Amino acid sequence: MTREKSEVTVARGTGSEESLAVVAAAIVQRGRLLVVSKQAAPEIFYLPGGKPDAGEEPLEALTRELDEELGVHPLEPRLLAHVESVAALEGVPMRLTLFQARIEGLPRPAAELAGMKWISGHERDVRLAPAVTDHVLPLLRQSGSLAA
Ligand SMILES: Nc1nc2c([nH]c(=O)n2[C@H]2C[C@H](O)[C@@H](COP(=O)(O)OP(=O)(O)OP(=O)(O)O)O2)c(=O)[nH]1
Repeated sequence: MTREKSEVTVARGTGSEESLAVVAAAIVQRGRLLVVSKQAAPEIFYLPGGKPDAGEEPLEALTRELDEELGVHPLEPRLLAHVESVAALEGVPMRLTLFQARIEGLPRPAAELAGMKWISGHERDVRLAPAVTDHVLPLLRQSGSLAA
């Protein structure tokens, strides 16, 4: 969404470094994880979500982003992890608040999205954000959520 840079929420990491706050949802159906790419970088796929607006709670931000990007509503969202990684687009340190959720409705990509895929994580031709490869997929595999 469009907003001034100054409104983007910046979280304090464990060190002195500031990191970009991002909230996202791991949505798994039939062993496959939903990933999207933005028009800004159509070849990089990651979880639906985004940066909270100023004063927005993580779950509030997630609900707004899922509606804006896919026209869906999260059901029974639960906090899965806080992940420290590098933001795929900005290339700066990022703190990802990761929820797992089911969704109500069929996801329909909005104009800001370039692509949407359901992946097992084994695809060789899909470029994923580092946070997804290094943290999200291992967490989901550990819990047996993804297809082998
Ligand atoms: N939503 C999301 N963003 C991620 C993930 N992994 C990852 O590196 N990022 C990065 C990509 C971007 O650098 C940043 C989030 O940007 P975004 O473009 O999704 O956020 P937004 O919808 O609020 O975008 P905007 O207002 O800046 O247009 O975090 C992920 O799994 N989900």
